[in-house]
Amino acid sequence: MIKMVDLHKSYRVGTEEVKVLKGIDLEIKQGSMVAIMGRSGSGKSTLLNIISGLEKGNGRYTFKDQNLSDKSLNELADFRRKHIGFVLQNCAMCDSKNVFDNVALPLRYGKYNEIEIQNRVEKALEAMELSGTLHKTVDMLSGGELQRVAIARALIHNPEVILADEPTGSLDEQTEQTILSIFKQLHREGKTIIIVTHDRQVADACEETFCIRDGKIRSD
Ligand SMILES: Nc1ncnc2c1ncn2[C@@H]1O[C@H](COP(=O)(O)OP(=O)(O)OP(=O)(O)O)[C@@H](O)[C@H]1O
Repeated sequence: MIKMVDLHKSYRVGTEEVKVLKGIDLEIKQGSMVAIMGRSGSGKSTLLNIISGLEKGNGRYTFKDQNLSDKSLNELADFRRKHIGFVLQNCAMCDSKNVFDNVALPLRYGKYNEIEIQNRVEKALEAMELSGTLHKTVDMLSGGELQRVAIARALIHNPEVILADEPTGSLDEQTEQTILSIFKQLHREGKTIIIVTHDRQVADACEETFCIRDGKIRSD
């Protein structure tokens, strides 16, 4: 489903070019659940951003035989809205808005009417056992609740692929297990799940682990 061949990514910092990804070869099958590991600064988030189309790399990137390498960032934004759900490290929630509005956000960029939005958001929150939080502002939620809101929001437009950047990073053991079991359930339902993690237990719950070392993928 996702295939990268000899993918490179550099950043310019002042006059210096910093090479982060130095020839990534990666294949992720549809419906699989995989982990991406690597030391801090090794390029995990960068890789996730390229998979989602938030950033562009140099090299070949295909998604279901669609060549994304030549697409503009605008075209990649369309691709992302259609196919990708992103669960971000810091949840990227708007603190002053309530749970409903945060989860509804991706739908407000689409062609959904208010009734459709309401139905979808209520269903998504119910699936995450969050119906009681609908009108709470997100700054009132626990870490685990917040992460489930982030997952509900990532799922709201029914994407095929879920990308999660350190989804259990700041959670206690029991909450981590709850979040992991949600990802496993989504995987059983056929979603492709890609999780960036430092946590061996999270990686062990996945079918395959890819490690980034020296800018390349090493299968674990
Ligand atoms: N927009 C940018 N401009 C310049 N350098 C960047 C940019 N984004 C990332 N980098 C650099 O690229 C390298 C890889 O960053 P990235 O966030 O992908 O690492 P990571 O493996 O996800 O790290 P962590 O585990 O600490 O989150 C780092 O050295 C970072 O400073």
